Amino acid sequence: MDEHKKRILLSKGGRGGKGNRAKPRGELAGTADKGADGGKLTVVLELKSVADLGLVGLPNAGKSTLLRAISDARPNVADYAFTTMSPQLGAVKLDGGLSSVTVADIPGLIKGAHENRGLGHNFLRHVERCAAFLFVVDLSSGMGDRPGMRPWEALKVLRAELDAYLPGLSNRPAIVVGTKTDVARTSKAAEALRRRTDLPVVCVSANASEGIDALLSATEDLLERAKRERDEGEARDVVDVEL
Ligand SMILES: Nc1nc2c(ncn2[C@@H]2O[C@H](COP(=O)(O)OP(=O)(O)OP(=O)(O)O)[C@@H](O)[C@H]2O)c(=O)[nH]1
Ligand SMILES: [Mg+2]
Repeated sequence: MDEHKKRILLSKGGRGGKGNRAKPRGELAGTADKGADGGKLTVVLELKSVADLGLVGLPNAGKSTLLRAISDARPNVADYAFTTMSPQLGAVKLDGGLSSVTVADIPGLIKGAHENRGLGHNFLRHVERCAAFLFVVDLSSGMGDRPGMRPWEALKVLRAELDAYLPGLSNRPAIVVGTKTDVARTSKAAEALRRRTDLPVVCVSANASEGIDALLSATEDLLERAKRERDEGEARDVVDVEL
């Protein structure tokens, strides 16, 4: 069900019975035919949020803080993994306020999420519905003697998990957002990250409000690219059908 007010028949009712009025004259009243039983079915409906953009990152990468900085949404932020337990949606204004897109803050993913580790499938099924991604990586993680995975290693894990869940999923239009540029020595990490990926990289500090405008403008380009790719895909489908 992907449209408002869409109706789908899941189980058919049984053939209707015949009442007195359908009986030939002379037959006794009260001998109505019973109808047939209707179909029986147990259905589990699962809601997948639909967003233009998904924030995909390891726990603690700064996704919720970023969503707070770019939208009116107020997801919780805390210094521990899995603060966000269910997807949060925010409306982000683009084009100087002329258009608005929906961004989903998705629970942090860890290695093995496709096998349902961490919050696993719980979050991956929401990712599936996003037209484009912001891969959110913590620039302060794993650098020098800091604990955690380095940003480009995190990016690799994120992409691998998406593809293990649904092959090709990580090839959707995306940009990488390096977070926490206010932390000391993150510019080195940003440089190294840029060298190690072909995706566009934008570095921000949600806390210090740095790089947010550049991120919004890169996001506009990203969504345009996603739309173009989708239109081209649809045009290709039509050609395939005509052939
Ligand atoms: N210094 C600094 N810290 C930040 C920044 N953005 C986020 N943080 C901190 O990083 C921690 C995690 O932030 P969250 O926004 O909750 O991270 P998340 O990716 O949503 O985490 P999960 O919901 O657990 O997946 C919090 O302690 C934030 O205050 C930033 O720009 N600069
Ligand atoms: Mg969060």
